[in-house]
Amino acid sequence: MGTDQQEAERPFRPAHQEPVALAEIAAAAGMIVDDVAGVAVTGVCLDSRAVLPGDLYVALPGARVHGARFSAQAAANGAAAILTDDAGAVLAAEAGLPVLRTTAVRPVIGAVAARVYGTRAEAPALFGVTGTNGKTTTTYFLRSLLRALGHQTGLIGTIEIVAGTTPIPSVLTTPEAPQLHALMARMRESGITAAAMEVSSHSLDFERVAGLMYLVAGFTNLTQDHLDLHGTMEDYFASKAGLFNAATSRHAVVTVDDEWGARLAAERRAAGAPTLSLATAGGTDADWRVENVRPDGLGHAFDLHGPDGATLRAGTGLPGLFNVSNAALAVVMLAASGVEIPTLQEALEAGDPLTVEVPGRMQVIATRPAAVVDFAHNADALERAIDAVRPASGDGRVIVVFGATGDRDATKRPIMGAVAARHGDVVVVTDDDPHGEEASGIRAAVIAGARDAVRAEGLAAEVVESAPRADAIAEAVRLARPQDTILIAGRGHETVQEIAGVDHALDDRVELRRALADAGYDVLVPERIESGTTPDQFRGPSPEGVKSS
Ligand SMILES: CC(=O)N[C@H]1[C@@H](OP(=O)(O)OP(=O)(O)OC[C@H]2O[C@@H](n3ccc(=O)[nH]c3=O)[C@H](O)[C@@H]2O)O[C@H](CO)[C@@H](O)[C@@H]1O[C@H](C)C(=O)N[C@@H](C)C(=O)N[C@H](CCC(=O)O)C(=O)O
Ligand SMILES: Nc1ncnc2c1ncn2[C@@H]1O[C@H](COP(=O)(O)OP(=O)(O)OP(=O)(O)O)[C@@H](O)[C@H]1O
Repeated sequence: MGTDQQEAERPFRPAHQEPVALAEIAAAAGMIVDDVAGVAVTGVCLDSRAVLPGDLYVALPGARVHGARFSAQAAANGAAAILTDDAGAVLAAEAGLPVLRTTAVRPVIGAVAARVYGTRAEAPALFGVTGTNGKTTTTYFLRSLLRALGHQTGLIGTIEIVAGTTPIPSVLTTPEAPQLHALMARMRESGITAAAMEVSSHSLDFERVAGLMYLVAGFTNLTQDHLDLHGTMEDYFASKAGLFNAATSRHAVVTVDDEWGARLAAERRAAGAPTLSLATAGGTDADWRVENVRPDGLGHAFDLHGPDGATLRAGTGLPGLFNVSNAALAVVMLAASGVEIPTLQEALEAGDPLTVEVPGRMQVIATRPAAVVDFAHNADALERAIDAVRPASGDGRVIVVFGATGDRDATKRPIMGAVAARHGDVVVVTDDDPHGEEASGIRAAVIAGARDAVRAEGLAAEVVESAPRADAIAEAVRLARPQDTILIAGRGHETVQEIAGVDHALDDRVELRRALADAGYDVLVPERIESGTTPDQFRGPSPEGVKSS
């Protein structure tokens, strides 16, 4: 019987794996080793707790601790050998396993994992999406389009990983290199021919995607986020640009609605790499342009005009003009991969592939009052999300509930407060994931930004503080009139809230449904089961007041 971490690691692994000689691995990653004759490995793992028998345990010098300190545990779990740096080799000695040594561990993990899992063959075809906002949504659009084109598909991202029949819940947006390469092997084994994948800036900085080759890389946009890790927008841009090296992606589609996209497209072109630019917000100087955007149901229909007179008609039922941008990016990425335009048009017309449920992204919970859960958790996304749900006519107000994350980029807190006050009518400031920080201090910074904007700009928004989050959601429902819209922003699909190191069950969709039902409003019953509950449980304590639709 393995440990919980070992059980969690299994879904990432291929079912069949030939042993690979340690000497070959060392050669593939340019490492010199003394005596590893006869030693072979069948997997790669960088968490001692998740090591499976036969693995190469990669002992990384971490931000908190050197992984080599856990060598004995890796050995106890059946590791066949250890890969580490000079400092790690000293610590690993007590485990009595063969050691591969290198000066810097992260840069070689991709090549090592690719060698072990045999993932150089570029199967499945990989579509990688990066940018501040829109990665998850664009990958769901891509997956749906790929299916419409007849592919068996895989998915890797913030919400879930699908590499076979059973989805694996995600821990990271982009897993570490050993898991990524194991997933590629597993996908290949399962007959998956194409996969859509989110590529976070963290993963590019930490070289998690090393050793993969993307058929097409896509860029959504770049706005302020994650400056706690990247320091400046310039550094943040440099991280994202890592996906667009000729050595990482064969083709690229770059949305050039912001200055960063325009710069990225120009730099990639200057390097001589195949690049298509995409303008989705009125720009005319791009290879592909979105034109004639028109409301269609909750979403929009639009046309795409490309090189040599190519034209495509498309549409998405997801609210928000930003979803037109995401949908257009997915379509043009398929065109860049070599799909013929008539074939693409046929797929776009078969079963509305760009109208897919993306958990926690513009997810409609009720219609009167309109109630929407969205993942917007930075200023740009929050502004767009509020505007996307604002009723086109009438006196309906937007009541927005959100907070800011603790232990992360603190500079965005007042900015998010100001944006909410500018675009919303009632701003309910609450908690997101406070992590290790005092929650009231985070709320105070958001509220200060909102109130400063109200004062300085003469705004009419009402700013309210309410915590914990479930109470804030109930407060928004209490304040809402039937013609209003409630937007619960920031946590989307998430089902736990971390406060001072303790995870508390919390799902905005469940809380919102419950509060609406308690107030006697109708709610929509989800297609997907959230938080391990059943549709009946979603109806909250007053099921008689609820009807499904
Ligand atoms: C900031 C960051 O990315 N940190 C990553 C880093 O952690 P670290 O350097 O602190 O690791 P550490 O705790 O010092 O441990 C050192 C090593 O010992 C190992 N270890 C540790 C304990 C033990 O018992 N056994 C063991 O083997 C660890 O696996 C690690 O390899 O190395 C770890 C494993 O290699 C990663 O899991 C960890 O990601 C953490 C979990 C994380 O939260 N990362 C986030 C910030 C992230 O990557 N997010 C992006 C998306 C961001 C977004 O767009 O919103 C993502 O792609 O998910
Ligand atoms: N193209 C876009 N431009 C701006 N905002 C967007 C765009 N697409 C989605 N959003 C907003 O950003 C939120 C997150 O969307 P999504 O999950 O698709 O992006 P993401 O890049 O995967 O985000 P994260 O990396 O934070 O998980 C959505 O809930 C929506 O509010």
